[in-house]
Amino acid sequence: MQENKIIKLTVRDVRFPTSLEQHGSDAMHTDPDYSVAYVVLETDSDAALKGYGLTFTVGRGTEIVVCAVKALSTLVVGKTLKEIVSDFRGFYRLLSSDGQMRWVGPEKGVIQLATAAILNAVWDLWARVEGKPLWKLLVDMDPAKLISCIDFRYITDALTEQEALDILVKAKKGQKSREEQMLKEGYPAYTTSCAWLGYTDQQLTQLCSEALAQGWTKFKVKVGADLQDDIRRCSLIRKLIGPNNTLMIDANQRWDVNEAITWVTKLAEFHPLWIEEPTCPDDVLGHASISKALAPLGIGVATGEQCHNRVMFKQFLQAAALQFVQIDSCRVGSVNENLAIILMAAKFNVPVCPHAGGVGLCELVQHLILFDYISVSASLNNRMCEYVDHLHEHFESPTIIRNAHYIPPKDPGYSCEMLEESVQKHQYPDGEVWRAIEQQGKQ
Ligand SMILES: C[C@H](O)[C@@H](O)[C@@H](O)[C@H](O)C(=O)O
Ligand SMILES: [Mg+2]
Repeated sequence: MQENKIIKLTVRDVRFPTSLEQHGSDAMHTDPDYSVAYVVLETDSDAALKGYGLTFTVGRGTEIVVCAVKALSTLVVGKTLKEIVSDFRGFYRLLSSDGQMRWVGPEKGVIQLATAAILNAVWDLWARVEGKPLWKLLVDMDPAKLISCIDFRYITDALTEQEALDILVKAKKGQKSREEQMLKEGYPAYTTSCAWLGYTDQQLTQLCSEALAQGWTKFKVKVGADLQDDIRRCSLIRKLIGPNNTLMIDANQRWDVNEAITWVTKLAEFHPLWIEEPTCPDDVLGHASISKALAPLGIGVATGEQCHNRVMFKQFLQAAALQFVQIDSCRVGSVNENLAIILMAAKFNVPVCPHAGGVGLCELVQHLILFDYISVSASLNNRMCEYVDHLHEHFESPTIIRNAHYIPPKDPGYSCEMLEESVQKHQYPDGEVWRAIEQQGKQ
């Protein structure tokens, strides 16, 4: 491998005014403007190779993530890709455990989002150098090498390196045929695009009917602000999709623990498969109580989009506090930490159903769930990946959905390179889209 020295890191604040039409709205995030801190790593390679990475935010505050990326950039610029990937665990630690910067974390909040953006760009660069889409780089990688990318600190009481290795080695059986199956059929997806909280019943009906016609069979509805509204909306969507299609509900952390149990019990007649983020994302024992109370109703608990590191996931799994693990490609420490979470989920036999949507999350996480199926879980039982139909047109290699399945990406990299024109137009606050919005506000 060429050395590929990283000689420059740039990071930009890119925002899309999705709140104008209530796309992405939920019981806690009523006006999200889907945004990213967008990182580009430049190298000294002959081919002028670059690595692209991002982390997702919902508008205000993205400038803080940009600042954190700049603070971490000193740890990356000057390193070669070769030295990073020859000791990826060490590099992960360098970033996540810097003796001074860890004080503003550790491994949580803004600094963790910034870590994700940078490491996503490093993984993108690595996959490009190897000429493979990221999922294929992972699937083809020797299990021992994969394990060497993971920081096992704080999780060995739940999963040892040896156990992780055993899981990967065992799943080698049948890998080839699962890869072929994915290339042919794709990975099953569900849609959240029909029922954002701010959408009217009329919009919900129209979007849901269109989705059914396109072959979607699994639907997620936002709940949690008003019980009567939730009953009306869930009843409407259940009627539209019929008894055999799958319904999930998502409260985005709106309730206290007992309130969650009472509220969801009142929605049980609509047979949701799961309630997502019923309460505070840090409340492991609260989620365990909710899981226990709802189990007799056949409703599981799903969480993860704001679960900030592997240690949180470890506790959720140990406490049987979740029945669906929602990994997120931009919340935790990139592929390195998601590998740890995927392997812990396999050990505890809990299905991984990734969180996606936003801007870029579908593009990224599809790689991880393909790896999970082909190289770890070997199962599609109770598993599906979220899909949201917004903003894909801003990417060089947008997701491909066929018959409600993610079709494996073929382009080398991690699919997060954005169109330069889109980045420039949406850069905050100076891009033309934001200047026009500011002008309208002044009129
Ligand atoms: C603010 C965002 O759109 C969230 O509502 C979204 O990530 C959501 O929780 C989801 O599960 O897709
Ligand atoms: Mg959610």
